[in-house]
Amino acid sequence: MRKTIIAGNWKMNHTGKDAKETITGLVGRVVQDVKAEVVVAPVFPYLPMAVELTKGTPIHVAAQNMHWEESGAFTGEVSPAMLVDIGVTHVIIGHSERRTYFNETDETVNKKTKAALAHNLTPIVCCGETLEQREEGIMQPWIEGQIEKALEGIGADDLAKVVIAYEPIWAIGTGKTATAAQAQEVCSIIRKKIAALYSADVADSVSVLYGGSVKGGNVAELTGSPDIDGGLVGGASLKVDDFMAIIDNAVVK
Ligand SMILES: O=C(CO)COP(=O)(O)O
Repeated sequence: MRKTIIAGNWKMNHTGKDAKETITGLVGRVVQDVKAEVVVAPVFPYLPMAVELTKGTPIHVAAQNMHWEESGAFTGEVSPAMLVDIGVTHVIIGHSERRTYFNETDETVNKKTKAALAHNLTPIVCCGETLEQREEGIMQPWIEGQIEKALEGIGADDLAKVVIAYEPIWAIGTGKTATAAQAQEVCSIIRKKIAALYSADVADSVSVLYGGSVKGGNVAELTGSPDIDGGLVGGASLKVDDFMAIIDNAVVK
């Protein structure tokens, strides 16, 4: 059965003191038998601290990005082995902000997803359409194309370890949440695409998250939808109370 996952993407927020306070606050409040898998993704410099503070707790630590190569002349980059070495277990790949501001492409997303799997890191692979694409009526082929290209060459056994996050670009940081019906529609499109590429069983084992203005007040309706298995949370993951409200109200199916 697939997992429900609540992952907090801090983006480029929180310096050391705030990062420490936030993680310590979560550690004090996320109960040992929490039903959802809880993940936090601070910026690179605080990953070791996050790993240290969450040891022995149910909270997992994710990086927000990585390179696909093992090592070498790639100034400013971090490799999968380095993340594993410090105890990171998850990695966000292909967030729309990375695609928009840092020229990530479906091809690099595919390389990073394969590299994450090769290192036993759980890749949280992001996809999503712009408002223009939605209004033009090309949302479905766009999403299906992103999924197909992200997963190209990845075997069925590995796919069960992949997490997909649907984040409509128009709902990120805008306060505009996709309605549960809109989010469910696209998460179902994603699952059907995976079923077509692999099998219904494989598709059923993949967690598909929704991201875009997720809050304590809307997470129950979103995660209550049949194909939405959790949330990738930006702004509301920065404050302990807000993130806890999401963890506590998420529906674990
Ligand atoms: O981009 C997001 C998470 O990766 C969503 O951000 P917000 O929750 O701030 O809309």
